[in-house]
Amino acid sequence: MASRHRNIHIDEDDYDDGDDYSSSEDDYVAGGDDDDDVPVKPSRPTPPSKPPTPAPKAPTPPSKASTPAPKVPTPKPSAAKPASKAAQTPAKASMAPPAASRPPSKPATPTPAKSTPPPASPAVLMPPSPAPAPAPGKSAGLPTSALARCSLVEQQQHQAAIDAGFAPAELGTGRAEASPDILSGVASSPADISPPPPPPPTGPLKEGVNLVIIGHVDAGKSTLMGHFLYLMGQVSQKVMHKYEKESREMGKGSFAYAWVMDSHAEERERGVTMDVSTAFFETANKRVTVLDTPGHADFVPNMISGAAQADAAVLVVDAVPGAFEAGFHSSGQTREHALLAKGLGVSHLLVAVNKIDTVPADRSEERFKEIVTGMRPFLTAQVGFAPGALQFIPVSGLLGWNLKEPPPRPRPPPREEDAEPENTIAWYHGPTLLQAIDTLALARQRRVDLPLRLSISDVYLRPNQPGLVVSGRVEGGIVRQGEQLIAAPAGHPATVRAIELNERPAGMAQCGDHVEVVLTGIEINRIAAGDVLCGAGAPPIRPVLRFEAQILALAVAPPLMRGTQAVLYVQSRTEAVTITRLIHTLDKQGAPAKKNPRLLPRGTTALVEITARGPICLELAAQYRQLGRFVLRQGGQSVGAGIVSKLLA
Ligand SMILES: Nc1nc2c(ncn2[C@@H]2O[C@H](COP(=O)(O)OP(=O)(O)OP(=O)(O)O)[C@@H](O)[C@H]2O)c(=O)[nH]1
Repeated sequence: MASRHRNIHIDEDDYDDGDDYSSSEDDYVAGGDDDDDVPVKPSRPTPPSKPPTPAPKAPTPPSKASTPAPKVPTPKPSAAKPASKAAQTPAKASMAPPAASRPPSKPATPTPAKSTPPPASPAVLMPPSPAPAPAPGKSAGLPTSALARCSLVEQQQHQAAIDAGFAPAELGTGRAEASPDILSGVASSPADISPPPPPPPTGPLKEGVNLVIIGHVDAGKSTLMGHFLYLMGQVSQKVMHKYEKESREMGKGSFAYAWVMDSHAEERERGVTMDVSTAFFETANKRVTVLDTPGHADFVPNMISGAAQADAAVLVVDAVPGAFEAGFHSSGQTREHALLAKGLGVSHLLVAVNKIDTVPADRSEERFKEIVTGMRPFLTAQVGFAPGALQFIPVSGLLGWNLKEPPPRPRPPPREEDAEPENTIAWYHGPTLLQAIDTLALARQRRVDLPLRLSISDVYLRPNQPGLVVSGRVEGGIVRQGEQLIAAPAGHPATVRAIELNERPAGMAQCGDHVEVVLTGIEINRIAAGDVLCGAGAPPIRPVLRFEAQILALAVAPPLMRGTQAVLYVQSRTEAVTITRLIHTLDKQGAPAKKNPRLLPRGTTALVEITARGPICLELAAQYRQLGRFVLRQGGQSVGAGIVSKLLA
């Protein structure tokens, strides 16, 4: 099933509507033990890419109660064929199921119970608690302190930031975690190199889309995507039955589809997504990498890392009366996720109006329209999505309505026990989610002309395979098999042994692709999530300490001002920063307005100078779109989102 990457989590707070500051931009094997007939990605015995996660600070999200659920039909075999690699191979190693197949980069680190208040001490510096025993085929995770594997400079920066009052949870080292075993020599060396994998298949590649699933807690994101993957043949019937049985035994029967995405034991027990999981499917015209993100406010940083890699988003909202309103309230994550996604470069939004099965047939159209009418002005005028880049679809993730196909037309049931849940959306004749994804007109510029930049979201080893694997996104240029690379900012060299594009070997990958690259000649402790790979022969990225950026102020109180300290999130990297100059505000047209303002009230757009505590790999947003987009957070709140306009020093 879905694989994982980093996991960080801190508190969140609310803020209100933003401004159109960016509208110019157009562990194991999660499937469980039985996933032998699931398309499974090679399992990653590797460490989380982030340090142990401290407890969230916010009051805990309660374990979820199920939404009033109608009778859930027993999963039927999908009309679609099982995914190519799915039901065919008993070996996990070459498969790629959604949630189940790879160890999350962090899953083995037991995430503190959401109800537990955070430790006052810098939890990130403490050794993680003992990892739970891994299920067969799952990674046991890492017993080693994250900081122990950081460079001295990183440790100093980290400590300095903590001394300066930053929550440790917000200060990711970006350093991939590695177990002592891994560090003691399993990492790649030229001598380990076995014959390279078979050549990539020929034929034109479909357009790649990185699709992030976002929305308020409990809106049904994981259920929707898990069911979608099942219907797309990416999860076998056998595995689905297993999840149904096990989730029922745990008293969480309504979460069976969510288990496809939520692979970590704690997520399943609590019914709460904590980490980002990735999965893959193909439509007629697209290769889609899905990034399912957590909805709870404590885990917004994880959502940011998923959204930072995405081109398009599915924003899931809950149609249940009262639930939509709670998510769309100023303190809900519906608004915040939409703002952050747009700020991080997501250009297209599909709003899935979920749980529509719970609204009676005679009120469902009215409810759907009410939600569309409530959200559209916010998403266009305030967040900045182009009207043509926005679609609303009524769905039921639980029942599968309008995911791959519309719900069955109403018909009299032959027997009470065979009755299908009533189709309450017979009035809807628009596209299904699948059709909407397949026809996304991203109109992206693939900047293959630029020097290579591949931002790394995860680093891990595969058992019995030479080299280490980095996953991430090509932000610009092209990466080719056999190429010599440099991992910035440290500058360690590496060689591309193999490239995998949506689980298939590929000779190259280009700007916009979400890839897995097998590297040799570099040890795992030399490279980390948040690093950027550049071509050895081309101009490398220049880590900077100071830069100018156009930011949208989101802070409620106190407002942003000179001297405001925050944590900057760019791709999978975090760094402590200070706003060192407020140069001028910008008007609605983006022209300079007030010079040297003293404060930036919420909703203000301004040009500012930012100084980082440590060197950070950034690029101009105009060139490398997502390497120049960032979010600023402070004390668990998103206080700003911005785009880099000038690199200074
Ligand atoms: N009736 C009904 N219930 C649903 C539907 N989709 C999800 N649910 C239920 O809503 C609850 C939460 O679902 P999840 O998929 O875990 O929600 P989520 O948005 O992924 O949660 P987080 O990632 O933790 O924010 C579960 O009990 C689901 O069964 C739906 O379409 N109809």
